[in-house]
Amino acid sequence: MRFSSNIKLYVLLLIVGIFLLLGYVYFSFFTERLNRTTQSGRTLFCFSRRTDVVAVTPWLAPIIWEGTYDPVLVDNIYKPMNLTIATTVFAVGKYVSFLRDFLETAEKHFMVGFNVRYYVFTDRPHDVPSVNLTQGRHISVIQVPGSNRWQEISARRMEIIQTTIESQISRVADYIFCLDVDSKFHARWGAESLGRLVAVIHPGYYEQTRDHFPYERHPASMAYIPMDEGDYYYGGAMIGGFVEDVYTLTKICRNRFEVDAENSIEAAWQEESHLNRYLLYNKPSKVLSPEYLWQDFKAKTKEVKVIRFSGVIKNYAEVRPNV
Ligand SMILES: CC(=O)N[C@H]1[C@@H](OP(=O)(O)OP(=O)(O)OC[C@H]2O[C@@H](n3ccc(=O)[nH]c3=O)[C@H](O)[C@@H]2O)O[C@H](CO)[C@H](O)[C@@H]1O
Ligand SMILES: [Mn+2]
Repeated sequence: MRFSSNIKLYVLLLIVGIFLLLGYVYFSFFTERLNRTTQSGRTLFCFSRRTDVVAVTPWLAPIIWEGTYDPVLVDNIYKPMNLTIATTVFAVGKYVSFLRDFLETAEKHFMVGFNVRYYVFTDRPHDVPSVNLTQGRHISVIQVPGSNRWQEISARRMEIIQTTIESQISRVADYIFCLDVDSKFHARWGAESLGRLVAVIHPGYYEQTRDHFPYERHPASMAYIPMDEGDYYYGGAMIGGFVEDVYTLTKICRNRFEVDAENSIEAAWQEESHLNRYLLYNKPSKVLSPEYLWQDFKAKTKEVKVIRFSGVIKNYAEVRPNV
């Protein structure tokens, strides 16, 4: 009797031991995998692997530079969400000729693996090239009026984006990016760029102090920024974020632009000036480094390890309706 109850006890202990061992093996395997996917080899004392650039704004929004994020981890977070990204691009007048390169390079590098809906606004719908799109990506061509002033074409983008968000984009997309067409993608532009309100630092001014920024300096303009204010000079060639937040931005910038126009004022850099004024008082939640908006005529600097999106060199007199 006593002998067999001892055996039972040993067997029980053995079983418990085996379970503990299996549990230990499983747990260490699992944490090992977790470590690999998060690369949590980083310590709390080294947030960014870059020490040559500032990777956070004074209001604690990340500034996205190569080497400050893990693209695999970012994709693992955002890809399962099945997001749709609206992308607006204007190709009015001769700018239609930039569309093919823009779209073909976007297919290679821009939000690859996500649902992307391009909205092409043009006065020449028949000249929109047919480009092979990968699965989950669509183009809508929307006709807009032409103009004989490039300033008006560029500035009216705010109004047209606002009304198109209202009429269609808000129903289908989670995020939106509004981009200049005279540009090409050269490297990954992925989910690291997603955020509530996203702006890009203009490549011409990221090394300058605020007194050199070409903000609108006339107090009479609705885009006015005093000399002692301003965080960064943001490029007008990219606005992004949640559809709702970009909607508010375009609505307010459009209204302010129209108030200026009624007073016969055109801000120094049209809608870019109004954008900068808006972002001064409505801080972006994420800021993209000039990797996300370069210019082909500009030599690469040592901080810029990867050029992701860059404006092509263009003959202004050739492509614009006025000079
Ligand atoms: C790098 C950057 O930040 N670029 C900005 C800059 O100059 P850019 O010299 O880059 O301006 P731009 O000539 O590319 O015009 C802006 C955009 O408007 C559209 N477009 C313009 C003219 C035309 O005849 N047809 C047409 O479709 C097109 O999508 C173009 O990409 O200053 C502009 C000020 O107004 C805008 O803020 C641009 O975004
Ligand atoms: Mn441009």
